[in-house]
Amino acid sequence: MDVYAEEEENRAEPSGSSCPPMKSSSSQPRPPDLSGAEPPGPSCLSMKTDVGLQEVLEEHRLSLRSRCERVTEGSDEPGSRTLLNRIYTELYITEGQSEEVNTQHEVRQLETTSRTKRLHDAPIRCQDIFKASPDEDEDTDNDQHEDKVKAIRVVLTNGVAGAGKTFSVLKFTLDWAEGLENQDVHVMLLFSFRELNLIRDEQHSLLTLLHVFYPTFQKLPAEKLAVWKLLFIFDGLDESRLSLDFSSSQLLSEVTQRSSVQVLLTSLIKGNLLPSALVWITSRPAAANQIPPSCVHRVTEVRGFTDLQKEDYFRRRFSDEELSSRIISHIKTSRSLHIMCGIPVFCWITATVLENMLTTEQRGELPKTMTDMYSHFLLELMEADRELLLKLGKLAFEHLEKGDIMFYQEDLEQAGLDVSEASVFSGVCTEIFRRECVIFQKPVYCFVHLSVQEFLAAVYMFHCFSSRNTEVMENFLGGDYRDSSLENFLKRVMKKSLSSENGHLDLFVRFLHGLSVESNQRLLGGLLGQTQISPGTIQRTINNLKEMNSDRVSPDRSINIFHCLMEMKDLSVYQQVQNFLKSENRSEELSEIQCSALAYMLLMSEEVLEELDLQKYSTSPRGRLRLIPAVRNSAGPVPGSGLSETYCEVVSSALKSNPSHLTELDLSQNQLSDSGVKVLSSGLESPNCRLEVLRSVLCKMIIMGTICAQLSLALNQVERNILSVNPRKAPIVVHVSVLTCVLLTSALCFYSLFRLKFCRLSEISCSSLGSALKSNPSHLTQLDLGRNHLSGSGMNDLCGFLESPDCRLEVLRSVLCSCWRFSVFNPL
Ligand SMILES: Nc1ncnc2c1ncn2[C@@H]1O[C@H](COP(=O)(O)OP(=O)(O)OP(=O)(O)O)[C@@H](O)[C@H]1O
Repeated sequence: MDVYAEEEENRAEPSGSSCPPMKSSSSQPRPPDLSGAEPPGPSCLSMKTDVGLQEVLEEHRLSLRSRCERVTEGSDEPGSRTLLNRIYTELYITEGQSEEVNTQHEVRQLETTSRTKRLHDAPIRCQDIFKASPDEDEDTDNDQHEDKVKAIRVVLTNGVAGAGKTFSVLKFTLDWAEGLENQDVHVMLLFSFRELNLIRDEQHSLLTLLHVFYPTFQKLPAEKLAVWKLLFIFDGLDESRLSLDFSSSQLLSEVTQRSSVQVLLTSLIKGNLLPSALVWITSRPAAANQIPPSCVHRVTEVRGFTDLQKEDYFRRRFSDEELSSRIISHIKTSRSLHIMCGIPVFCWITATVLENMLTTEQRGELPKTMTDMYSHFLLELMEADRELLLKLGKLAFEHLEKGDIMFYQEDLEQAGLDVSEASVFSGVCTEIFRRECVIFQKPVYCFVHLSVQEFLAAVYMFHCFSSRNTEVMENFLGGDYRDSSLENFLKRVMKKSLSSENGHLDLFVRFLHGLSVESNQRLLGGLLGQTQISPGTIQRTINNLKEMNSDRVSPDRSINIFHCLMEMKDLSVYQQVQNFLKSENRSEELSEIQCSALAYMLLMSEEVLEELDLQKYSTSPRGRLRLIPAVRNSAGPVPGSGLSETYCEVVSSALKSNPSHLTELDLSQNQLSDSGVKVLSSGLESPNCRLEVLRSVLCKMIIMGTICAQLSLALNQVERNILSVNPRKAPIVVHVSVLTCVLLTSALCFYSLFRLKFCRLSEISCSSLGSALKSNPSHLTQLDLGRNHLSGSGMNDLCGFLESPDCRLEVLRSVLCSCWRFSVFNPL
C-alpha cells in the first residue's frame, strides 16, 4: 500500500521541524566554479568556464538527482518509489561515537544508548559534516583547532542497521544536486560498497573506476580531477567484501595508475591519491574499525530518531492526524516498542503494521511486544507462500550465525530458493526481502532489516523444533541435543545465546521466546508447525528464565533474560522492581533476575544517576554483578569493591561509551588480575573516557611487564583525553596506595601530583619509581610519600631523582615516613 499516494508530489518539502538544535548552514545555492583555479565564490560561473565541462557536470548533477530523489521502502515494485523529500525526517546525528558498539549487538546497543539525556553529545546536521563546528570556529587563537578545522577531509559515519545512514547519504547528495547545500563541492560521487564488491577482482585506475560508475565522466580530462573539489561517498562499509589493508605500502598517487579497487580506496582515504578530495564513509559499527582512526578526521554517528523525531516521522507519514496520534500513543504505552522506534526502519515496520490494523476492521489487541509486531508484519505476508517463507527463514537462520547480511544468488540457491522464479521477488515477499539491483545486473539481496532476518530465523528455528528436524537442531545446539520439551529447548538456546560474545543471538532468542506465547502461536500457527504448548510449559519456561544462572556471563548479556520475560508477557519481575524503586525501603533482598531488571531500568532511566552504590542493594554477589551495567548511567564515583574481571569489562565499556558519565573510579580494596587490568586499560584509552579521579587505595594489581606498560599508556591517554576536552581542566589525580608491584611507572611523568601515601613501597617499587621519575621528571611538582617505610637499594634511585637537575618537585610530603637513608633528602 502506498501510504503517500494521497499527497501530491510537487508538494514535497525538506523536513525537519522537530530536530534537536543543529549547526547552521551557511551554504547558499550556487553553481561551482569550474576553472579550478580559484576558490569558489559568488561569481562562479565565470567567463573562463569551459562550456563542455559545464555540461558534463550538469548532466552528472541531474543524474545524481534522479538517482536520489526517489527511494524504495519495502516493496521494489515499479511505481512504489517515493519522493525522498516527502518522507525524510530529520535524523539525530552526533559527533563522536560509542566505541562499545563494536562488540555489542546492534539492538542491544541501541537500548543502552537510548536514554534521551545525552549530556556530552554535539548534534550535527548531516549536511554539515565537513564543516568546522561553531566552537572550533570561535576558538581562532588556538592553532590546534585551526588545524583540525582544515583537516576535516575524511568523515566516518557510524550507525546501527536501519538507523538511516543510506537515507542521510541520499539526502546529502540530493541537497547538493538540487543546489541547496555544500555548493563549494564541484563534484559529488556516490558509491555503495555492495556495488564495489562486484568489481573487487578487477584492476582499475581511479579514472576508469569513475567511468564504470559514471559514464558521463568519460568526456572528462584526467587533470580536472586534481583541481576540482571532489567529494567521494562510500556507503555501507559493513557490506564490503573488499579487504582494505591500510598497513600495505602499496599506494597510488596518480588518477591514471591502475591497481586493485582495494588499493584505490586505501590510497584515496589515506590522502595519497587526490589529497584534497573529501571522503565520506558510512558503516555499521562492527565494521567501522576497518578504517584506522588516524585516517579519520571526524567521526559522526547516526543515532536514528529522538523521541520528537519519532513523532515527526509518524505525522509526516500519515496525513490522517488521528491515525498518527493513535499510533504514537500506542507506542508510548510499550517501553520496548518505544525504544525500538528509535531505529527508523522499525518505525516503518510499526507504521505498516499499525496502519493496517487501525484502518481495516481488524479487532483484537494491538501488538505490545517486538515479537507481536513482527508476527503481525509477517502475517500480512503469510498468504504469500508458507514454503517460501520457510526457505527464507532457513536462509536467514543459516546466515545469522555467520553474521552475513548480504546474499548473492549462490546463497539463495543453496537455501533452495529459485531466484529465477518471479514469484519469489515480486508481490508481498519483496516486503521482507529486498532485491538490490546493481550495476552489471548482478543482484544482491538482503532482508530489509537485520531484525527481520533474526525474526525469520527464529520462526524457522521454531518450525524445526515443532517438526523435530533433529539435524538442524543438533547442528545448532550440539550433538547431545535430544528430542526435548519446549522449555528445555528454549533453555538450551538461551544458554547458547548468553555465551555469544557480541550478542548476535540476543534478538533471535527474544523472538523465539515471544513466539511460544499463545497469541503469536495463533497468529503464525501455520508457519510454526503444530506444537502443544500448555500453560504449564509456559510457566516452567518463565520460571527457568527467572532462575537462570548466568555464571561467567557478562551482566550485559544477562539483561537479555529479562527481555525474554517481557517478550513472554510476564511482567511480574518488571512490576516487582517498579514497586521496589517506588518504595523507600531498599533492604529487600533482590534476586538475580530482579537485579538484571533493575540494571536495565536504571540504564534506561532518563536521568543520569549521581552515584550508583552497588553496595546499597541487598543481593547475592551474582546479583550484584548483574547490576553493573547500570554503571553506564552513573556519574560516579563507582566503587569496585570485591568485583572481578567482569566488573572491569563493564567499567571499561562505561568508560568507552558515549557519553561516558564516569568521572571518578574507585578500585580500592580490589585484587585485579592481568586480564582485568588489560580490559580496564582499553576503557581508559578510549577517547570517550572522562575520568578525573582514580582511586586505588589497597588495590592490589598483580601486574607484570607488558600489562604494566599498557596501564601506564592508558593513563597517559586519560590525561590527553581530559586535556583535549578542556585544556584548562586540572589533570587527573591518581590516589595510589599499596601497589604490590609498581605500575604506572612511565605514566608517572604525566602527573603533577602523585600520592603514594600509606604505600608499603617495596624495594623494587622504590627503584622503579625512582627510575621512572628520573627518566621524565618534568611534570611532577608534588610527591606524597607519607606514612611509608622506605628502605633498601631502591631508595638510591628515588634519591637520584630528587638530586637530578630536572627535578621540578615543589612539595614533598613525607609525614611519618620512616626512611633508612633520610639524610639523602637533605639536598632538597
Ligand atoms: N531520515 C529518515 N526519514 C524517514 N525514514 C527513514 C529515515 N532514515 C531511515 N528511514 C527508514 O528506515 C529505512 C532504513 O534506512 P537506511 O537504509 O537509511 O538505514 P541504514 O542505516 O543505511 O541501514 P543498513 O545499515 O541496514 O544499511 C529506510 O528504508 C526508511 O524506511
